[in-house]
Amino acid sequence: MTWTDVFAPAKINLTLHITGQRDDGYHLLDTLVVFAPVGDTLRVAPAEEFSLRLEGPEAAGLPANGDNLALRAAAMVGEGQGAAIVLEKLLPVASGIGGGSADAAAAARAVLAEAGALDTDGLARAEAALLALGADVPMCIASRPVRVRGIGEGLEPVALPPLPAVLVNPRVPVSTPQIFRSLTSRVNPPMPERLPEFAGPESLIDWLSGMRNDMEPAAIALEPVIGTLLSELAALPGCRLARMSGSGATCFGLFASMAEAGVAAGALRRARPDWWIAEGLLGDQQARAMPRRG
Ligand SMILES: C[C@@](CO)(OP(=O)(O)O)[C@H](O)COP(=O)(O)OP(=O)(O)OC[C@H]1O[C@@H](n2ccc(N)nc2=O)[C@H](O)[C@@H]1O
Ligand SMILES: Nc1ncnc2c1ncn2[C@@H]1O[C@H](COP(=O)(O)OP(=O)(O)O)[C@@H](O)[C@H]1O
Repeated sequence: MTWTDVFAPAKINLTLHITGQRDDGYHLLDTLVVFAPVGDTLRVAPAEEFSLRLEGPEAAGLPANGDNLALRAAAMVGEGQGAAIVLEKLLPVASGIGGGSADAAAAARAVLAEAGALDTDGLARAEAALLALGADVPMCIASRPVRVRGIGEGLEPVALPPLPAVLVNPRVPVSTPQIFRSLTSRVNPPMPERLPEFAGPESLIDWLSGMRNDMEPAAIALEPVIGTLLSELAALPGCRLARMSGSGATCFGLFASMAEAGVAAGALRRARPDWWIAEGLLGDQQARAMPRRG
C-alpha cells in the first residue's frame, strides 16, 4: 500500500474582529490568520472504503467514526473514491487553533492528490464545498497567511513576515458556539481596509497591538484561567504582545526573535508543566502542508 503523508498545521488568529451577524445567526468576521509549524499529521492510502484510525496524545475522546471532520471532508471531496486515514492527533481539541478544520483540510488535500486534482481548481472547489463542514476549513486548505472576511469564506492572501511565537493552552476545552452566544458586542469595527506593508516582525507586532480579538472578554469570563495565562505570557521577558486565538483557550505570545521565544517557552514550561506549550515561527506552512508520498 502506498501512503501519503499530510501535515495539518494549527491555525492562529492574529486578530479576530467580530463585525456583525447574519440573519441565520452566523457572525461576520475580519481576521488575520497565520499557520504554525506545530500540527496534526495524517497518513492516507487508497482503499475500497473510507476508514479512520486515531493515534497520538490528544486523540482521546475524539470521534473515530463518520463524525470526525477528517473523514467527513475526505468523503465529501473524494466522491467515488475510498481512503484509509491514520490521524495522529497532537493539537489540543476545542482550543481555538482549528485542529478539526486543519485535519479536514489536510484529508481533502490528500484525497485530491490521489485523484490527480490537487490544482488551483481542485483546491478552490474544496474550499467552497468544505465551508459547510466548518467556517474555518476554507482558510486551512492553503495553510498560508490570509485575511478572512464573511463567516470564513472571503479569503484574501496576504504577505506577512514570519512571527516568532509561543503557543500555550491551559488544558481547558472551550466550545466555539458557546463563546459566540455569550458575546456582549456583535458589531465592532473591522481592521483597516488596507493593511500596511511590514518590514519585519517588530513592525507587524506593533500594528497588531492596535487590533483585537473580540472573543477574548467572553472567553475569559467563561474560563478565567485564560486571563491568568495572558498575564503570565505578557510578563515573560521579550514578550511584545499576548493574545488569544479564535474562541480560545489557546493564546500566543509574540517575540522579536526565536531565541527570545525559546527562552520564554522554557521558563513557562518549568512554571506550568501541565500546560500545552509550543514555540515556532508563525506564517506560511503551505510547502509543508502539501501531500507527500511516504
Ligand atoms: C472562531 C473561529 C475563528 O477562526 O475559530 P475557532 O475558535 O473555532 O478555532 C471560527 O470562526 C470558528 O469556525 P469553526 O470552528 O469552523 O466553526 P463552525 O464549526 O463553522 O461553527 C460552530 C458554531 O459557531 C458559530 N459560528 C461559527 C462561525 C461564525 N463565523 N459565526 C458563528 O456564529 C455558529 O453557532 C456555529 O454553529
Ligand atoms: N479531527 C478532529 N479534530 C478535532 N476535533 C474534531 C475532529 N473531528 C471532529 N471534531 C470535533 O470538532 C469540535 C471542535 O474541535 P476543534 O477543531 O479542535 O476546535 P477549535 O477550532 O476551537 O480548535 C470538537 O468538539 C471535536 O469533537
